[in-house]
Amino acid sequence: MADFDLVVLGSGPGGQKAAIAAAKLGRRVAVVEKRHMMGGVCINTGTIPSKTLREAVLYLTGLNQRELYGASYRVKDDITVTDLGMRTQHVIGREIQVIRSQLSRNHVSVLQGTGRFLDPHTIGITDEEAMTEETKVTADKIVIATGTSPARPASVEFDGKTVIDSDAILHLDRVPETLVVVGAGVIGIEYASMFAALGTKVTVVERRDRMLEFCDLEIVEALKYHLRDLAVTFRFGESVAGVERRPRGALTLLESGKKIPADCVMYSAGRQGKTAELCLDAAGLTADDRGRISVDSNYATTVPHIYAVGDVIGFPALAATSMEQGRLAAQHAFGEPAGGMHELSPIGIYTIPEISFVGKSEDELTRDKVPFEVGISRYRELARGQIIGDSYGMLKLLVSSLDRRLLGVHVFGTGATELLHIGQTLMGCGGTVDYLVNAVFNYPTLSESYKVAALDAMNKMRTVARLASDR
Ligand SMILES: Cc1cc2nc3c(=O)[nH]c(=O)nc-3n(C[C@H](O)[C@H](O)[C@H](O)COP(=O)(O)OP(=O)(O)OC[C@H]3O[C@@H](n4cnc5c(N)ncnc54)[C@H](O)[C@@H]3O)c2cc1C
Ligand SMILES: NC(=O)c1ccc[n+]([C@@H]2O[C@H](COP(=O)([O-])OP(=O)(O)OC[C@H]3O[C@@H](n4cnc5c(N)ncnc54)[C@H](O)[C@@H]3O)[C@@H](O)[C@H]2O)c1
Repeated sequence: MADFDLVVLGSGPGGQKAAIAAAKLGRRVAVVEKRHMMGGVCINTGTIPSKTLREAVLYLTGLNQRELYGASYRVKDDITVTDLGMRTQHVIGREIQVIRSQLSRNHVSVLQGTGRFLDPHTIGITDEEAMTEETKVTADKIVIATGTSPARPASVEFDGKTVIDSDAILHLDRVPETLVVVGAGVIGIEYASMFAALGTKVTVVERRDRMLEFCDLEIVEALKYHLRDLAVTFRFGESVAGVERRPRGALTLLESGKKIPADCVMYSAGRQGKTAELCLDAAGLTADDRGRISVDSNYATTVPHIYAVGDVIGFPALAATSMEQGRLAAQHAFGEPAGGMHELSPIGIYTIPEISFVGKSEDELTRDKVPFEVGISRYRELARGQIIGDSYGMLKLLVSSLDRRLLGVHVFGTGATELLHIGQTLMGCGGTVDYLVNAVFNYPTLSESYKVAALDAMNKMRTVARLASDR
């Protein structure tokens, strides 16, 4: 008999949920993780620290209150990295406790160290910090949930201070006056907006012609306007050729010949799957050149008892989807029926202001020749918008002109990532815009924006219907 029914490599969102799902099915489960990384990238270097930092920035700068109390409003004048780090460390500590407690009350063993395959059913574990010999465990099923780390171009010398990646940005010794962000993916833009809010002069360099190309264009334009207002400079269609470290900062050299001086340069130009240490060949597996493992629709690899979930399998690489992949993989591994991943996956981008959407964009519907009507609600016309001082927020509904179902919801502004779930639920239940037209919402709320946008869409559809019926 194997030591465990399931061994999970990695304790990030995917690994945790795989472990707990299997434990709930009465299986003997172990999770392998390095001592200092319980909770994964999500808790230690990624989602949670970045979202907590954002909250600290919003609170201390008083940015969201300035519309009401004036442009000079601040909670604290000189915001230091200690002010920012305190909140982040507090939340990380609490979250690690929550995860440890959940694993322990579900009788999941935590094996400290780095795991690697010795054969398809045996994992070797080395605890570098305890400097003990490699131990071995066997398992019937294995889930790889080892995530990613920031991709570092070989030509760039990272020093953790002047030239950094998104892990090191959490450990800066001061808030830089100037910052270059290389790569306008989600990580780059979220940090660009946080530092801009702190007063740092940020330049974003992005190889592509636009940013966040999977988002609604109108909303990305609104975000760019806001970031430019916070002194962010965008260099789209430009690539970084190299970075020169100097005693008082760094020069970022662009392929076009431009040189951008800054106190600090942060690379957020993609991530690399953490598979190099896994000795995948011992299990009969391979990874692609970005360290990613391919899986089928049940998250099984080409070796049927080995599954892979989370960032290590690539797109969409979100904490939210990783958790669900972990749960589904464990259900499948132990023959428990489970639906597939729901097709309606929301996206939340925690820029300042935040963005969230679900379903189709206007561009996608137009490309696919699906007729739709747009209903818009602007926060400045909602009483709650006035009360909280958000004059820029908006909610946009895309409604099918054929059967009035919701096809997409796009939100920009305060609470976007929370508000979105009302639309997601309605879409998931196949609801139409009529539900929102007829529903009564609490007043004054931002949720009321659904009713306002629904009425807008309905009015437009009625105008089309009236004109069409004119003889
Ligand atoms: C800056 C940043 C901000 C983000 N913000 C968001 C957000 O707002 N919302 C969102 O949904 N997602 C966000 N993400 C993405 C999210 O963090 C990831 O999608 C999620 O953490 C992936 O989960 P995972 O299960 O793949 O494991 P990860 O969280 O990547 O953790 C993998 C774990 O595996 C461990 N490991 C690696 N190799 C081994 C080995 N050989 N043996 C044992 N253990 C090993 C690692 O130590 C690590 O702890 C963000 C990411 C970053 C970097
Ligand atoms: N709120 C969220 O859900 C959230 C937040 C942060 C991260 N994430 C996840 O983390 C993952 C990684 O994010 P990311 O932003 O690092 O990667 P990414 O791959 O999304 O973006 C990297 C960007 O860098 C650009 N780039 C690469 N090399 C360049 C160069 N030399 N010069 C200029 N531009 C260059 C690329 O064109 C690309 O747009 C994403 O898949 C995302 O889903 C999610």
